[in-house]
Amino acid sequence: MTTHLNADPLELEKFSELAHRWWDPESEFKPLHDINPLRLDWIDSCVGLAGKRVLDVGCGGGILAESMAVRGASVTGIDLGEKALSVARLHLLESGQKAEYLLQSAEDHAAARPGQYDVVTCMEMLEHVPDPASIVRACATLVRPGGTVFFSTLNRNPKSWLFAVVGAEYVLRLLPRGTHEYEKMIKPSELARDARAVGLREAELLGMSYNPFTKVYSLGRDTAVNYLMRCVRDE
Ligand SMILES: C[S@@+](CC[C@H](N)C(=O)[O-])C[C@H]1O[C@@H](n2cnc3c(N)ncnc32)[C@H](O)[C@@H]1O
Repeated sequence: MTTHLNADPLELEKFSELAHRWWDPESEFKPLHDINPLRLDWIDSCVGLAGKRVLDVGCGGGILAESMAVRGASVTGIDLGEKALSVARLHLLESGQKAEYLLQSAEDHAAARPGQYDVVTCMEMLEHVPDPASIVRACATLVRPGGTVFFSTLNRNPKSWLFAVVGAEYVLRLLPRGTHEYEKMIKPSELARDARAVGLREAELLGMSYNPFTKVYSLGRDTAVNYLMRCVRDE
């Protein structure tokens, strides 16, 4: 067990309070529902999910985890939010899908199951933890040599603050106020550096943009606000 838990209780509380609405596509989790098909198709096209052992770190209510199970992956999801995990487990009853959901930190899971996954996903989570580099290290430990780790998070610059905080939380009200804090946002160069330090090579960097007029998300080259990074673990 880790002696010092790499988690911010206030961050966990934010998601816990809303957990019962996790699967409501019109709730505070609408952005996660809207982006899920995009990230799922991208991940699937990169690794071919069917038959893969996949870990979703910070899985919350299981939107991505369950969708990867639908694609034929054998999925484990971990999170430190008990309520979100209960919601994720309940949703399996409704959908008839199979996934394993555990209340465990990434660091403890890495000690328990090193190298046991073909694919690790860690989406929209690093910007909510005190020590993201420690999560990146745990992901590197959990994936097998040659396996793939996917991260997504929020860039840190004036544009991302304007779009992700002012725009999304105050103007468009896509997210509750206080969802994101500027200091916790992570530049792609910082994530790539943390990844390299633990044997993960950056293989692809993609941007994700939201068009407020069409209300449509798309993947592309603009990494200024939201971005996704694919990393491959050294053999
Ligand atoms: C924005 S949600 C993203 C959920 C999911 N990854 C997705 O993209 O659909 C952030 C999640 O990170 C979890 N989280 C925050 N801090 C964490 C920590 N230190 N360890 C594990 N999970 C954490 C929260 O409980 C919440 O479920």
